[in-house]
Formats: sequence, C-alpha cells, structure tokens
Amino acid sequence: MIVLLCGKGLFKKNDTENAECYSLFILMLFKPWETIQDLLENYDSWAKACQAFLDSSYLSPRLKSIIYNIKLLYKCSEETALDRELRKNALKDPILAKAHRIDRSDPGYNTYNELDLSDNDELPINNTLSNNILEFNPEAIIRSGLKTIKMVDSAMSNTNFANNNLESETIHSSNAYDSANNTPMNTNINLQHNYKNTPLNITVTKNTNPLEQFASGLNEEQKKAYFLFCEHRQKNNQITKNSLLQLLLYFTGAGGTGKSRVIQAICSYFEYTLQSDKLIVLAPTGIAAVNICGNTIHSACGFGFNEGGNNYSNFSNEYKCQLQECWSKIEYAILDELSIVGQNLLAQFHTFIKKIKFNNDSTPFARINILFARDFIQSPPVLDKALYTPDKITCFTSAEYSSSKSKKRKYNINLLLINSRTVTNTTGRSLWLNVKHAVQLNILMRQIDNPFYTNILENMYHSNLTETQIAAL
Ligand SMILES: Nc1ncnc2c1ncn2[C@@H]1O[C@H](COP(=O)(O)OP(=O)(O)OP(=O)(O)O)[C@@H](O)[C@H]1O
Repeated sequence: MIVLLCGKGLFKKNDTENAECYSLFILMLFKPWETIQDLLENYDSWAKACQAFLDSSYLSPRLKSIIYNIKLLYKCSEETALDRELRKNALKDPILAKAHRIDRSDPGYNTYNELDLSDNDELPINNTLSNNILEFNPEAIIRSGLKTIKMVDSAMSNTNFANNNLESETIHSSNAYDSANNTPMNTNINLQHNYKNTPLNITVTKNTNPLEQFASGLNEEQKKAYFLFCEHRQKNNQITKNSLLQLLLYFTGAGGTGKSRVIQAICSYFEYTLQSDKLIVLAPTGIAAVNICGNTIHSACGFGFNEGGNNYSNFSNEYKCQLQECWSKIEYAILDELSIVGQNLLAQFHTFIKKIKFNNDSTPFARINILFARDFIQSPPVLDKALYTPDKITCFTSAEYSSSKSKKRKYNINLLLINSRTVTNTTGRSLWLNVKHAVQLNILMRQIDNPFYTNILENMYHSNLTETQIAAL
C-alpha cells in the first residue's frame, strides 16, 4: 500500500487541535503496517498509539531523528518569519530588537513578561530620533520594574530630552573629543529622576562615531576593508560628497577568513545609522544571498523575471517603476561570491544600474560604490567568462599578441568573430579593471583554535598538502 498525503502540509507536533492527525500521520509513515489494526494496536486514540511507538525500543535512532527533523522544518520557517520581523523592528527600535534577540536565543524566556508589557502597552522607552528628541515615559519604566536604563544612541548629535511629569531631574553629561578630527567621540548623559518618590537613573551613551562600535569584533585585516567602505560612506554623507571618488573595492581572502563577518559589520553600521535604504547586498546565487541576508543579482535587477529577459528596455513600465523605487536611494552595494559573477553578468549589471539610475556618463556602475567580495580560487562562473580572463578583443589587439608569431598561429585572426557576446564580455572585463582598491584577508578565522587543521586548509588552498597532512586526512 502506498500512502498519499494530500492537504495543505504536514501537521505540527504541538498543534493540540490536530494531535490525532499528526499521530496517525507519523504512524502511517514510519511504522511498518498492513492493516489499520497494526497501527492502532489496542490503544483507544492515535495519539496514545503514536506515543507508544515513539517510546518503543525498536524505533531506530535514524527514524527518531527524521521524525524530530520534521519539527525542525517548522521551527526553521517560524524562525525565518521571526527574523524578518526582528529586522523590521530593528530599524525602528534597537532596544526592542535586542530584547527579541535574547527572547529567541533563550528558550522559555519571554521579554514581554519580564517588562510586564502587553501588546497595547507603551514601551518603556520610545527613543524617537525625529527632531533630535528622545522621549520616554517614566511611568511605564517604573511599572516595568527597571531602575537603571542604559541606552546607546549614535544618530543624534544634539539631544533634547522631553519628559512628562518628572518631579525632579538632574542631568550630568560628559563629552570626549577626538582632538585629531575635532569631533565628539562619546557623550554620556546621566539623568537622575525622582518620579513619584521612585529614583530612576537613565544613562544615555551617545557614540557620535558608531564606526568604531561595529569594528570592535573584527581583526586588523578585516577592519581595513570595513573602514575603507564605511568611512567612505561617512564622508560621503558630509559636505565633501561631490569631490569623493567612487569606491570600487575588491575584498578577497580564502574561505573562513571572515569576509561574511565584515559584510555583516558593514550592514550593521548602515542599519544602525538608519541608512539601510542606501545599501544593497547581492550575490549571484540564492544560497549565497541567503547567507548574507541579501538578494540575488537576478532578482534585484529583474533579470529573467520578465518577458524582456535580462534586457531592461524590454521590461514593462510597471515593472520598471517597481525596480526604480527599489534602486532610487541605493548608493552602495556589496556583491558577494564574485568568483561566480562572469564578465557578461557584470556588464549586464552595469547596464541595468545606468538605466535604472538614468545615468548617461561614462562612470562604471552609475557611480554606485561597490565592495566585491570572494577570491577567484573558489567556484568559477557558469556559462560565462571569469573576470580575470583577458577578453578576446584585447588579446588580438595587444602588442604582445602582434609580436608573438606562435600566438598568431594559434589564434588565427579569422577566429576573432565579434558578436554581441564578445562585446559584452569586453565591457565586463574593462569594468572589472576599474577596480583600484583591494584588501586581502590572510588569517583563517574559522579554525583559529586548531593550528594543525588551519595548516591543512591553507596548504590545501594552495594545492600544497604534505604527506603527513594527507595521512591525517
Ligand atoms: N574577527 C573574528 N573574530 C572571531 N571569529 C571570527 C572573526 N572573523 C570571522 N570569524 C569566524 O570565522 C568563521 C568564518 O567566518 P566567515 O564565514 O565570515 O568567513 P568567510 O570568509 O565568509 O568564509 P566563506 O568564504 O567560506 O563563506 C565564522 O565562524 C566566524 O564567526
């Protein structure tokens, strides 16, 4: 007998309303049976029969883990939904986002219970950044049982505190200045309040330079790439905007050197300074995009999603408007897994950005600043030419080629058929040659505590394994 499942999807273990269906489903799939009686035995419910089956000693560990993984499948999709919500909230309220993070990492811990807040209650602190006013509601803070509140805020340079009904307050502030740049580094403001005879301390730490904050978890090599990119953004934000050169940065290093960690730090910096809408994070494949919480190049540029294929000019007007809205604010991009991006795709990406940004000058990628990550020793592009490959036209026209008789014989001039693909590849290659900055990571962070294994990986990377290492593997 073959069991055919139909309906919306699998049942959940903890769904009490469907406990009987879940149990029958597990029994049918995992217990050997010929008749219904084999499944139910002498139990009066499917739930009891299923429990007995799960507890029985003849259920193999492999089957047990498969049954458990069905639960994990749900957990993953729930976690994904939660994560989306977390990211949305993080943009508006860093404190709430932090609380959610603790909530999720510690099973059974409920932040809302601790803060004694229901959905309709106000949050203890509404750190509204608009108009440079930090608002808070002391009544709600006291009700939550918190006596000392520390906040870190970087986005404001001048803070006014609006408060309601405080009986008395004292404000102490201390500023630290970076004398080299004549800019404030940190400002600590301590507010001591008496609200209905309850003392309340609020410390607001303002890092006016949040760059440092997200660099703290990076090693020196990683910091170089991080600062190059984020400092460029910081300067770009200021008056120097027009004179700032476009940044095209190649960020490379073997697997495990911490490229994704730097990308994460950059994203956190943009998120924290409320500039996420200026940054787009892209990768050529779905899995790579998910790993860095980004999009695929194809989905962000609408390639292959439309009747027009990859050609922007053929997209419908409605679709063009949608894409223009997404791209209108973008000034920075991260392009990960670059080894898989070929000359043709890079050229198409460039053409797309120029069109979507209505840019007619000759600047690559319509002046968008880009960090290209990945090293070329990893997977090559599929049906496309790697960016490091010299293009056909240059090969044929180079002085080196003209002076080399053997090459002349090898590449008969008649073979240089110039079709549209040749031209696109040449464009892609010359776009790549515009990249003038590079940062290379050399320290393997993934196996930092295991020098023996690190050594094996390093040698494997350079195809240079020793006999001992081969034997160990
Ligand atoms: N500065 C650091 N301090 C501590 N751990 C780090 C640091 N940088 C990276 N790591 C750890 O090293 C591991 C590899 O980092 P990451 O995934 O960022 O590397 P990667 O270069 O992107 O690797 P791959 O190319 O394989 O994706 C991760 O477990 C990460 O947490």
